[in-house]
Formats: sequence, C-alpha cells, structure tokens
Amino acid sequence: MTGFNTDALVHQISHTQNQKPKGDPLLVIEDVAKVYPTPEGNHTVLSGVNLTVHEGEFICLIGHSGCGKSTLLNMVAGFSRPTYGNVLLKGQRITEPGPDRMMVFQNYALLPWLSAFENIYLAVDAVYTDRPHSKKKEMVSELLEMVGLTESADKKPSQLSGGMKQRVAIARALAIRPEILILDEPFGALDAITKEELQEELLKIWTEYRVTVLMITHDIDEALFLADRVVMMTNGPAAHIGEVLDIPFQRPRNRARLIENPQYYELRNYALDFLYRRFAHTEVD
Ligand SMILES: Nc1ncnc2c1ncn2[C@@H]1O[C@H](COP(=O)(O)OP(=O)(O)OP(=O)(O)O)[C@@H](O)[C@H]1O
Repeated sequence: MTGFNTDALVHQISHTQNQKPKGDPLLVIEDVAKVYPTPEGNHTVLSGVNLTVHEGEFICLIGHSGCGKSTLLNMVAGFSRPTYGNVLLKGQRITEPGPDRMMVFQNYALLPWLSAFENIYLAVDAVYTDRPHSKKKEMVSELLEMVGLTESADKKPSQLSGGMKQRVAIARALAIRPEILILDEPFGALDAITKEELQEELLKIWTEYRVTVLMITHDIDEALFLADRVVMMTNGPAAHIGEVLDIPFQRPRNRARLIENPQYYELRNYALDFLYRRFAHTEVD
C-alpha cells in the first residue's frame, strides 16, 4: 500500500496501549525462539518472541503464511517446546498439553464414526471422570444448546455442514473448561456468511465463559471484529512480533456500526500496510 499516512494512527495506538489490561497475566511468552534442525542446517522459525496475555483477553495473531504462527501456538498448547526462552502459564513453564489449554483446528478433527453428541461426550467423560453418566449427558446437552446444535445431536460429522462441524469442535474444546482456547484459523474453510455467524457465536461464548482466546486468522476484518489486541508477526525466518494493535471498539460489538466507524478503517489500513508494504511477503509459495 502506498501513500498511507500512519502518523495519526501511531499516536492513537501508543495512546490505546496505555489502557489498563483486562485481568491478571495468565500467559507469558518470554524471549522465545524455535529452531528446527533440517538436512540443510538449523532453521530458525521464531526468534525473540515476547507477549503477555491477560486473563479473559481475546488475542488474534496475524502474519504471512509460514511465519510461525502455528509454531508459536503449538508451544502454548504444549505440543512442542521452545528451543530458547519460556512459555509460562500462571508462572509455570508449559512442557506438555493439558486440559487447561484446548486447541481447535481448521479441519475440525472430529471422530467421524461418532455423533456430534458422542464427540463432545468423549471430552466430558475424559475430564469429569467422577461425575455420573446422567450429569455428563446433561453437560453435553447444554454445550450442544450453546452452539445451537440440539437438533443435530445424533448426526455424524459427514451429515454436518462445515460450520456445524466447527461448532461441535468448539463445544468439545469448551467441554473441558479450559483457561485458554487456542484456535488455529478455525473459520478459514467456511463461507463468508457462516463465518460471520460463527464469529458472533464465538464472541457470545467468550463473554459467557470468560475464557482467554488465542486465535490465528488471515482475515484482518475478523481480527478487528473479535480481538482486544491484534498481534502482527514479521516474516520469517526468525520471525517475531512486529506490532500489537489495541482494538478500542466497545463490546458488545455490532458489525454494522463497526464498519461505519472511521477508526475501523484506520486500524484496517494500518494492519494492511504492515502486512503488504512493511512486511510484504516476497517468497513464492
Ligand atoms: N517440524 C518441523 N520441522 C521443520 N520445519 C518446520 C516444522 N514445523 C514447521 N516448520 C516450518 O516452520 C515455519 C513456520 O510454520 P508454521 O506452520 O508455524 O507457520 P504459520 O505462520 O502457521 O503458517 P500458515 O499460516 O501457512 O499456517 C515454516 O517454514 C515451516 O515449514
């Protein structure tokens, strides 16, 4: 993008960064680097990544394909460990996956031979081992209702649309009552209308559950609609956090009102400028 004047917005961003954070620090990513050994030598994907996430925050992570967004969130999930630095949850180093962090992927990852109800029941059953069967069934029914799938409880994933499958995946992740919900481009495969519906439902769920959300997206409008802060990553190799945008819009957010707000376009242009001019992707994928 050319000719975009960022001065006014930079002032506004530094101003909004002075706003008080929402809750206590929950997750601290401290000078993290991730290096993969490859046949050609060491490949440094991430280097010097620092971020503190507060309880109840909604964080969206954007950056070009291959910069290391999933690598970073996989370390928060505990699927892999940093080569250098620390990822701390309430001051404790994350070394493995745990029920306090649940991940939802773009491709749903549901068990195809189980119904929507059974997919969620499996998660509830694994965590609430001491609860009676009737109580666990009640919990599953409540989750299905929360994601608007009561009528489809007995359907198998093959009988569900993409949006419905993602609703089941989100309900299953929340069944475990995680402190952090990690979403890796959850709506990337959905059509625009379904995507907007699910974004709104996700915000309702986030408000109701007060769960902390870390979400990867390639969609700047999605990030601006959902997030408290948008974390923008530089390109790899050795990618790091380039800038963090504080999103000042009041909640509950109304999409129609948001897009009438000139500040929305300032932030949108700022993020586009970051991605497509300052950190334009030059690699051919
Ligand atoms: N196990 C691994 N061994 C070697 N390199 C890896 C491994 N896993 C990921 N990478 C490399 O790390 C880099 C970052 O990958 P990652 O999937 O984290 O990026 P991303 O930003 O999430 O991309 P996308 O938006 O396309 O999902 C890529 O160059 C990828 O090839």
